Amino acid sequence: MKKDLFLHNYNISSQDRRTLNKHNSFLIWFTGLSGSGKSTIANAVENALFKKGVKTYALDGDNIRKGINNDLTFSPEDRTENIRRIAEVANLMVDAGIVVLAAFVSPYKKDRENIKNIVKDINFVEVYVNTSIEECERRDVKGLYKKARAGEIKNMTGISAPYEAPDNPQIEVKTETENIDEAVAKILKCIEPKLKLSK
Ligand SMILES: Nc1ncnc2c1ncn2[C@@H]1O[C@H](COP(=O)(O)OS(=O)(=O)O)[C@@H](OP(=O)(O)O)[C@H]1O
Ligand SMILES: Nc1ncnc2c1ncn2[C@@H]1O[C@H](COP(=O)(O)OP(=O)(O)O)[C@@H](O)[C@H]1O
Repeated sequence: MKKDLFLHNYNISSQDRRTLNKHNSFLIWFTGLSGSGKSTIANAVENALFKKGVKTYALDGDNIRKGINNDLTFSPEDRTENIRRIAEVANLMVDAGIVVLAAFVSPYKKDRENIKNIVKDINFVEVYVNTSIEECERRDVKGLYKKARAGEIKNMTGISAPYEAPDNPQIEVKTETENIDEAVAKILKCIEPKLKLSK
């Protein structure tokens, strides 16, 4: 559909806001099964960045689905729309000069590819939180796997809906062999150079 849209040019650029904040802005995207450790690790990374004076914001599955995306289910189509909207929101925040941490199951490769189109490759860091379905089910933080096994939840990722693991993530964390501190250190090491403003 053709729309009559006219973008107004504002004087303050994304680069101006980054300069004011004294750091670059980008999106750190955590993908993995429910219970894999996305929120725990994103939270710990945000704490570490906040202590360094970095302006951050965390977007998380349950919060977003209670608000802006409360009309969406877990069907494949709705998951695609969920990720698209989150990527658009994250893109605005990156433009605002913020380091955004997003923790979503995001099980489809094509949807994660689309995030890169929205925020641009250079602003996107993919973190694969790799935890086996057996371990996630053992943790069962929210009791969802038990419900899925009992047939009370449909389309449960890893049980009755697919999870397509990334082929080439910038960062992979294996939570069954790496503890939270090790995961945070690995992520910080990768993103620290990205925080520096380009001259
Ligand atoms: N069917 C099904 N499959 C997966 N997850 C489910 C499901 N039903 C509810 N939940 C809860 O919703 C959280 C995942 O939401 P997301 O927005 O991250 O999902 S997705 O990216 O659109 O696939 C997920 O949060 P996390 O456990 O933090 O991953 C669950 O708490
Ligand atoms: N190395 C680890 N990294 C992250 N979480 C871990 C690790 N080891 C155990 N856990 C536990 O696994 C659970 C992960 O839950 P959560 O962060 O909510 O996952 P998700 O956001 O992917 O659904 C937490 O209870 C956390 O304490």
